[in-house]
Amino acid sequence: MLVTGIPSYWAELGIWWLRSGILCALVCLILVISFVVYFYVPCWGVRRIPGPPTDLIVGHLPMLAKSGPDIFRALAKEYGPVFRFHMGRQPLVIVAEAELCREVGMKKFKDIKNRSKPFPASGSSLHEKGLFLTKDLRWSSMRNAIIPFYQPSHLANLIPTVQSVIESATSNLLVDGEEINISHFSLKIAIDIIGKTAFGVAFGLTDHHQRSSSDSNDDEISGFLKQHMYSTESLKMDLSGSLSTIMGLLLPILQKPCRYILQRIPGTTDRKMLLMNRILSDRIDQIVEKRASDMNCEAKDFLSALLIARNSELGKDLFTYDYISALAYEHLVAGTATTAFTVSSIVYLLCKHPNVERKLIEEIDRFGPKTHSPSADDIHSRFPYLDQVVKEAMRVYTVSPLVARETSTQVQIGGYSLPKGTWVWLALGVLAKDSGDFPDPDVFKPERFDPNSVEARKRHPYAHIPFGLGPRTCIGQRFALLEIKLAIIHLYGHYGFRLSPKMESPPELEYGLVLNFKHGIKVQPIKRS
Ligand code: HEM
Repeated sequence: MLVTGIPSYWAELGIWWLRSGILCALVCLILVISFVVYFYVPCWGVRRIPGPPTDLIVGHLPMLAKSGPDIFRALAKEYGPVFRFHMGRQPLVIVAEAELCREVGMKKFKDIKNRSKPFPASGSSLHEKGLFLTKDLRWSSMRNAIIPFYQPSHLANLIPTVQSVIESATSNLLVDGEEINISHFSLKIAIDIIGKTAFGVAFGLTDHHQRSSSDSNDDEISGFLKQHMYSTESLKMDLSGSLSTIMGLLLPILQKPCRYILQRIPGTTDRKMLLMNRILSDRIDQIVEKRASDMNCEAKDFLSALLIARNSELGKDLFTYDYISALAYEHLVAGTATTAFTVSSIVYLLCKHPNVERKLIEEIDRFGPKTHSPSADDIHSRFPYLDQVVKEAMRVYTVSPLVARETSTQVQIGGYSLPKGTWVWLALGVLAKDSGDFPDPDVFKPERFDPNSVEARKRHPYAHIPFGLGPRTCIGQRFALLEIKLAIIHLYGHYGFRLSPKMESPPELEYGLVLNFKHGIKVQPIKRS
């Protein structure tokens, strides 16, 4: 028995090993197949669209991290006006031609009216309940209700407020010959303008006297703004954000649990973001509550307009306090870094092109004495060259190089059938550098926007769309242009600017929610006599 028992023991052990091995191999196979299916399912519907070879898991993110948004220009050249780009696991269909952008943004708007949610913003109510990310009926009802606030008649009333912030910043923060980072300077102006026009609050960043009076309000405000800056800067699009954001790009299924765990671990970026967002939300809620309790119907700021709209039958359901807070906060996110970047890019380009600066200053001087502030009509009719300079600067440095949209049903674009839920992103930055519409696209030449020039007349009407297009276009466009033009008129009425020797050339760019100069633009203001 003993003699025959040994081989049967080994045989049984062998069978057990074999079975376990097969089971392990099967589990591994299932895991590998699920993994591959999980990664390839989103790509399946758009597999026919051309694009560069994709790295598993990270997709094309390393390209974006290395080259910034310029990579889309190179890819459009290689793969054509509709191509695939993988943000980690998520494929984007990039549309990089004016006529096709018109198709997405206007002709087929009803099928592509929502935005895909960028991973960094997901999970934050403050970011999700603004106009930018709300969807369908809620979006259109909110947009219709607040659009009157951005009409020319209302904006004209805001000019004195905007002008006073710009004047205060120029007289308090600029010193003849003393180097200044104009990016920080214009961000302070933009934040103070939004403070007054959106919240009815004086942040006081451009007002020396108020800041040196060191009342407790001062610390409150700077704390609030620090949190705002932190919250915005943490929203990175490449691989440099928080761990849960990176997870959202690579393995979205694990983003929520990963964020839940990381938010409980001291020292992690996710925890810091959670705490900052919580404090920020509380502060904004306090501002909203305070304004609601001492409502002044005469006030012209955006927050008052929302609180008044809340009194209507429709407004009660639409503008609950969480949405009001998000909409007001959205102004700080959407309306500060964008305008500040544009003002500093204009100053930079004028430093590089003294002949353009001279021509612009001549136009400003022709308007009248420095103390004479332009009205909305003056800005429209008396500064045609300024208009060209602003447009050209926004073309050279497109602050939002990509605009996010998402299909809500199957739709045909550029000969490709895109299934429901496809992320379609418009590459405004690529359009702006198309040599067909803008010959010598890398040259700064404001005259190309002279409406009588051959170049302007030949151009596609949607080639230059830095504010997007169609019913979902930037709601703050008129306000932004008003602010940028008033700032440039006032600055160049009083100063000329020279680049600091410390300024790198070309300026380094970074890409967060919008484009930014990594180290800012350092200049010396020279007082004009
Ligand atoms: C230079 C300044 C600015 C630029 C270049 C800019 C650019 C843009 C772009 C490209 C979009 C997406 C449009 C689309 O999908 O077609 C957008 C949307 C938006 N912008 Fe601006 N923006 C600027 C300033 C502002 C300001 C000052 C505000 C607010 C006061 C603002 C508020 C918004 C909002 C709320 C949206 C979302 C609109 C919606 O989804 O209905 N922006 N902006």
